[in-house]
Amino acid sequence: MSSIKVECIIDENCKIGESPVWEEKENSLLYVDINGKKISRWNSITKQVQSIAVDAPVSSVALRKSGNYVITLGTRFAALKWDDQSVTTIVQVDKDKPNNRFNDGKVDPEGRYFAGTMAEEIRPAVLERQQGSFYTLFPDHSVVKHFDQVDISNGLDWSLDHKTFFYIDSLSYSVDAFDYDLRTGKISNRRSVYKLEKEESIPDGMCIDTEGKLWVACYDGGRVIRLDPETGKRLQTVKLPVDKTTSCCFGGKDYSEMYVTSACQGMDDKWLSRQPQAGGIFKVTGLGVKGIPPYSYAG
Ligand SMILES: O=C(O)[C@H](O)[C@@H](O)[C@H](O)[C@H](O)CO
Ligand SMILES: [Zn+2]
Repeated sequence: MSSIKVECIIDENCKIGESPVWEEKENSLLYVDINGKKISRWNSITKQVQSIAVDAPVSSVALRKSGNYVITLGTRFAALKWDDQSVTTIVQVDKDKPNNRFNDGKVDPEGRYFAGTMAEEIRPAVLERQQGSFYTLFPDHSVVKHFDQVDISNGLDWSLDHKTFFYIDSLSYSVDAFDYDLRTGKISNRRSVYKLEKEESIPDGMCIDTEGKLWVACYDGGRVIRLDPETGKRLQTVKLPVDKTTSCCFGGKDYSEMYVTSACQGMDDKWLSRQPQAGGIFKVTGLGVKGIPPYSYAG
């Protein structure tokens, strides 16, 4: 039996830490603070964090094949150059919905950037319902809308054979699966593979491991859970010392470590004094399972 260790590696109070992504070439973890409006990069060797401030909520970051990064910023897909901190809009969505912003996003195995939108929250999980949509940015910079009526577009990933796409709309309290056509990027045949239990609270970010099992961060649940999407069973629960766990990814040597982001927005002083690491970034080791490298945007 491996012994699981959880440590806070970046002791900062992100308002909403999100979108952890391992960048092997830099030995670094990328992440965003959505309402803190910044993208950060933690170097695992020097332990230094570099951050870039932006002018709108930034909800996800992804690698780009040509180097540098792509981000979802407000309702825009944008390109980010680290060295000169320049941000260039690629395309805007939801132009008729000024109160919307993007939320979680990730790149598929063919280099397409998937991300969904939501209405701005009044407070955590309180917002105008069904305002969001789910989109793909293709490498040629065209955008396709897959569906609308989304409450809080959130975690996403693809099965190891690339035939299934997993997706979370947080307020459905469900982890869903779609058939995935890798050739076209189309999704179809939506169904639920896991319904969260009450104490697991709200499903947020998600990633897959090399055994094809899903890891889901539970917002207000203070945990990540490991699910078998074939059987619909929960296999494991890993608790963290903060309630607002938002997302997870694998990284580090051979992708054997898990990185978990968290939030502190919406916590009062009493709650914060009990959980001073709220908003920090955590590393989980000893899980005995590995992840897969992130894909890079091909455009
Ligand atoms: O982390 C995210 O994905 C959202 O941007 C957050 O706002 C939470 O998911 C939400 O508050 C949970 O309900
Ligand atoms: Zn999220």
